[in-house]
Amino acid sequence: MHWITYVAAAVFLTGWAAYSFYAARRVAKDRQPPRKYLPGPKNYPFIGRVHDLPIKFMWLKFKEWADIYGGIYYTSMFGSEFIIVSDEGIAEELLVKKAKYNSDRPMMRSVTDSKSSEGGMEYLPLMGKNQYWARQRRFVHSYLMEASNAHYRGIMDHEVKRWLYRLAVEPDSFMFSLEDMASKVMCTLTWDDPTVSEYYTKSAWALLTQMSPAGPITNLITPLWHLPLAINPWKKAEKIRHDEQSGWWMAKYLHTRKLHEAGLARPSWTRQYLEIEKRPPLSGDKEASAALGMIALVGIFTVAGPLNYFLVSMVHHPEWQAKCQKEIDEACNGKMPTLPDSPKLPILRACIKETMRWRPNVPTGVAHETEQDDYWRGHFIPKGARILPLDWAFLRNPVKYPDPENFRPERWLEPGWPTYQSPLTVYPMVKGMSSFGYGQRACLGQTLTQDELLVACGGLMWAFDLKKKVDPATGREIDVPTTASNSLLIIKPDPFQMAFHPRTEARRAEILQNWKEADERDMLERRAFAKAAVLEHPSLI
Ligand code: HEM
Repeated sequence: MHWITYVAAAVFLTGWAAYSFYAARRVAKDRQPPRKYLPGPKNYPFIGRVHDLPIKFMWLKFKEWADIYGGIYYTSMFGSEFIIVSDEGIAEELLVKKAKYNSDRPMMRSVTDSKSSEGGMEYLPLMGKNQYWARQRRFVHSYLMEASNAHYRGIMDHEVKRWLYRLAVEPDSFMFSLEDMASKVMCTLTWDDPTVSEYYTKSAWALLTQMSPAGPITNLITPLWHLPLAINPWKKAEKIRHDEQSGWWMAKYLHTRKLHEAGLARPSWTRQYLEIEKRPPLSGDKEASAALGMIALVGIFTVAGPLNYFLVSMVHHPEWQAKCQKEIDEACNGKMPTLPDSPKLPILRACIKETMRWRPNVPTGVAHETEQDDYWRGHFIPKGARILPLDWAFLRNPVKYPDPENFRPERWLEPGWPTYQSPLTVYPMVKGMSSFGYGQRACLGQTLTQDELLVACGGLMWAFDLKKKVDPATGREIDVPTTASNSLLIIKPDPFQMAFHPRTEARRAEILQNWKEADERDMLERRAFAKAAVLEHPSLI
């Protein structure tokens, strides 16, 4: 046969195969029932529901719609599609059972390479479901577990003692010292350097603001992000923020390496990493400095949220304060509680957990992005949609949490409440709460949060009676608001005033003495370590 005949036959067969495939698909499509869509408020072309979705307290509007449209509904904003889930069972179905393709993250437009799709490798919680996320998640998980097994080397006890001392001597700056305590814990664990806590807290808030819908306008009106740099204030500001933060991470990392090489680095996560640098689980210095910096960063504003709200709930509920204090005094023989006391402190644990239920600090939940088209009970869920597990609504489900608007720690302590679990030596525990998210993206800091809250809130109850402050001019108590907060992704109460009365004069003396001893011991330990290093390496002198 002539070669032209072969070519003609091949063209004919390919065309015929393509036509048959197309025709078969059309027939299959025609036979499909029409798509069922999720309920939801009417969405207008392009803008969706931007006009009536407030930036402030967005979770309240989402909950309002949930009460109308049910446990799962659809809405959109400027082309971004949202599936709002307010039923915990549905969240489990979509984010745990279907985690395989519902565990990506949406792009945070105003954060530089938030998903690490361009190889940034910087923000684990924001990363897309890529190779960097997989290895950094394993890395962070193992470091947090080891630190917990080692009881965080006493760092939490040490920093809580410092905090109680600061509350006793300068009570009015309690919101600063509270956050600074959480920051010092993380900076010590990461670099053995509590002195950088204040700077780092600011850096942490800058990132949180940058990634929140209530942050730069470019998070909502995303096309603005693409304006040329010369006339784009948002991009310029983000470049400064990003470069400063990643430069600082690298500087801390390299400084610790220098100390380590000189034998002068005490234990920290960074030293732990440097010890295995020759067979690293990460790709090198850049990734390591960012992954370590990120663990430290996340642990600041997250833990500070429930701590702030614990103050609010206790000021409003002196009866529960008294119960916590009695429990601690009896179980700890008058000493400040530490982690091993936890099984003996169910009332304290119930008050902490109820605080997190009553005033969740990630009320909208953190979005997962879908990686393929899917159906939920016949309703279409498009690829690229953001599934929002609405924690505010989960924790206000009146069937699981009767009397949801009120602070009722007894729901965790008394049989008969739907959430009661025994034994009380173990339950209630905050680990596993819906607030920590779902499936493959579930929070890695649950144990650290639980432990730090126990030591910090236990210390507070041991040390102080928490009260409303009295206005000296009017003699009236100053109100402590229960709902005023910012509207970032992770929230905290707006600044408020309150009073910290040491429970007795003797307790005040003990608070001061505890810190004096801890501070001296810490200085001695640091000096002894440096001395031993010099003896081992005389060249250091
Ligand atoms: C009250 C305290 C905290 C709350 C409420 C909280 C909540 C959350 C939530 C909702 C997520 C997203 C889960 C999801 O997408 O389904 C998350 C992720 C994460 N959290 Fe936490 N968190 C807290 C404390 C911490 C702490 C103390 C650390 C570490 C020191 C931490 C580290 C992380 C990390 C690394 C991720 C990212 C996981 C991933 O994307 O794979 N968290 N957290």
